Amino acid sequence: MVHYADGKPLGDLTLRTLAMPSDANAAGDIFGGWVMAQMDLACGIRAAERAKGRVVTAAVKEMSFAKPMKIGDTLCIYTHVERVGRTSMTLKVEAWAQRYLSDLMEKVTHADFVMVALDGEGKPKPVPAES
Ligand SMILES: CC(=O)SCCNC(=O)CCNC(=O)[C@H](O)C(C)(C)COP(=O)(O)OP(=O)(O)OC[C@H]1O[C@@H](n2cnc3c(N)ncnc32)[C@H](O)[C@@H]1OP(=O)(O)O
Repeated sequence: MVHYADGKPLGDLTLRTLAMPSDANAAGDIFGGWVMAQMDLACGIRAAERAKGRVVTAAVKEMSFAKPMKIGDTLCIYTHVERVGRTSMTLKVEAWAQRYLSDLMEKVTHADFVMVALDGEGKPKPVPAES
């Protein structure tokens, strides 16, 4: 049973992975770019499911790094589809760290991602109605 230090995560758990030494700087802090890449992957999964097809990242907005992520922490990415436009989807994304060998979960990063549904030629296409 995990203990959430910063309220409860928003959305669904979409991706979990382990922060390894190769993802860190010399001080043992995980690179922000690595966390962003995992958030992008999670958005790709969630948005493709919603769009029932290929998607691309159009924009990343208001990303804040609140707490450091350390080697050995488990990164847990939660996504929530906040808005569906014509061809775009806006996702609220939260990155939480389950601290190394503990049940403590802390929110480390959050951002809004805009994902766009694409057709086979890479052009924006309408997001289908939710089934
Ligand atoms: C550079 C890189 O490699 S980044 C890595 C991954 N990302 C990419 O490669 C994306 C590169 N960009 C693109 O392919 C294009 O700009 C696209 C597909 C995102 C958008 O194509 P456009 O021809 O500009 O399409 P269009 O103007 O119709 O916009 C499509 C939708 O995206 C939204 N959108 C596009 N850019 C943004 C933005 N910067 N912020 C918010 N929404 C945006 C539009 O509002 C529109 O939404 P809607 O249909 O729900 O109203």
